[in-house]
Amino acid sequence: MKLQLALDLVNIPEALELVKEVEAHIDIVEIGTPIVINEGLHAVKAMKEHFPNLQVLADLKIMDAGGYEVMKASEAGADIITVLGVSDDSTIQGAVAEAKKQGRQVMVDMINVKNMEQRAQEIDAMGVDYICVHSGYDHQAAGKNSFEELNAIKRVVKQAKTAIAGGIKLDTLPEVIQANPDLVIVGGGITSHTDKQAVAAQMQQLVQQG
Ligand SMILES: O=C(CO)[C@H](O)[C@H](O)COP(=O)(O)O
Repeated sequence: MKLQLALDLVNIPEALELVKEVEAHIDIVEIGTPIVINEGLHAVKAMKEHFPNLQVLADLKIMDAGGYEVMKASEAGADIITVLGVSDDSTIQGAVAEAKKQGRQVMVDMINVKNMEQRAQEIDAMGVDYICVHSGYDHQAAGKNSFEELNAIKRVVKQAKTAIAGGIKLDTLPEVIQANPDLVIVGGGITSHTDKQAVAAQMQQLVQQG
C-alpha cells in the first residue's frame, strides 16, 4: 500500500517547500486541480524537476480530449494523470492509449459516478492503471466519505490498482487501511498540521503495515 500527498491550496514555491518536509514519507505527490488552474502545468514541471525520485500525479480531472491532455501533462513530466470516470468511454480510452505511448499511467477518479460497481468494471476493462473513489470537498462538506465505495470497487476490479481520496485523516486512516486499497491519498490530513513531517511519518508507518 502506498501514500500520496495531495497539494491543493498552495502555489508553486509553497508546494515545493511542503514536499521538502515530507518527501521521505510519501510515494507520490499530487499537483491538485486548484494548483493546475492557478499555475498551469508549470507546477507539475517544477515538482518533477525538484523531486525526480517521487512520482508526480497531475490531477487534471480530464473530461474530454483525453489523448491530447495526457500528452500535455506527460510533456510537463507527470507520471500519472487523472481522468473522470463519468467521462465518455472514448475519452478514457484516448487517455489510456496516449499514456501507454508516453510511458505514463492513468488514474480514473470516480467522483460523482452513480453506478459504482458497473462503471468500475467497465473502466477496469479499458486498461487504466488506478481506479480511485473520491469524496470531493463539496461531498465532504455534506459529511460524505468513500469508504463504502472502496469496498464496492474492490469487489469487481480485477486489473487496476484501487485508490481512495477525500478527507482522510490520521484517525480515519485505520478504517481505510482495513479495506486494503493499493493507494491512500491524503491532502488536508497532512497539510493542515503544523508538524507535517510527524503526521506524514505516522501515516506512512500505518500504510506500510497495511
Ligand atoms: O482532489 C481533491 C479535491 O477535489 C483533493 O486533492 C482530494 O480530495 C484529497 O484532498 P483531501 O484529503 O484534503 O480531501
